[in-house]
Amino acid sequence: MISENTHSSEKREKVLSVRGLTVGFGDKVVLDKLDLDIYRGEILGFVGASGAGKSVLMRTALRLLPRRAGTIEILGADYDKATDAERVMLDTRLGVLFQHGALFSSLTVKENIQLPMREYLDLPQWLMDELAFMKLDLVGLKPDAADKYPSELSGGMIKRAALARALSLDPDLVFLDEPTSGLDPIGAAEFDELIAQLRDTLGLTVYMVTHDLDSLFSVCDRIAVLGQKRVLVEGTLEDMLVFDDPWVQSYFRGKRARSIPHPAVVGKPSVE
Ligand SMILES: Nc1ncnc2c1ncn2[C@@H]1O[C@H](COP(=O)(O)OP(=O)(O)OP(=O)(O)O)[C@@H](O)[C@H]1O
Repeated sequence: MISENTHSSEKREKVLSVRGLTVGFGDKVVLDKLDLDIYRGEILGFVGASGAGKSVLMRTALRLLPRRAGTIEILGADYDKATDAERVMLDTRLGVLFQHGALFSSLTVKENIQLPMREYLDLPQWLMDELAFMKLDLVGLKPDAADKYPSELSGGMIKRAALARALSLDPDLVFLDEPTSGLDPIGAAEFDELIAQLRDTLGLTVYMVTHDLDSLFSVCDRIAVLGQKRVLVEGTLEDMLVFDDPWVQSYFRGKRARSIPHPAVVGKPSVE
């Protein structure tokens, strides 16, 4: 649901703030002086044409890709000015669910969830076990999933296990890269519901790259569109519907969008 307080976002705490971000590979510039803010407790849906650079932005924010210019602030702290110890702390504030789950196939679900704990914390095994079971419960998996290997899980269970791993260190912000891709419509709707529940109960902030209009319409508080190497437009679904750009218009007012009974879209003239 588009939240009512979206327009008062200026007063809210920025969990992630990106300014003037430029990223490229060889001669190709993928992102050019991009600005983006994500506010505490919101679910931001990030869309854009295939190859526009949505994953590149996510990976750069996670420091998995180098940038040519620009600043990235996590919880008000600039990565470039942080000490090594502060950077480690900032890294623990971010969780990520990669597109296909990216669980380690040779590790059980429990071991996958405990990986970040082993890397960043110094906890006894019994406590890591308790925490892993708590995370499983949080994402709606039964305790018996703990000792299963990824190959023994359904697609929906893999997404949930990967989400449990993303939540391993109780992050402030989770990046979800196309979390509902490959799920059937019921599984996708249940996953969306889970994300909204986690936002409500944990106060989680979510950056969700998605092509799934159902997700955008049902759980995202705000939408940002990546185009022309920057954030072309951001705001509510209503803002998207009136934004004068052919890609944005055909995406949000095309046939597929109109098949979803959202009050903002129903009754709008088609662009086709
Ligand atoms: N490591 C890399 N080396 C070279 N080029 C890359 C690298 N990663 C991404 N690119 C290029 O950057 C561009 C943006 O890719 P990205 O994966 O971010 O697109 P996307 O918007 O996430 O697309 P999709 O919706 O299809 O997943 C593409 O042209 C891609 O080929």
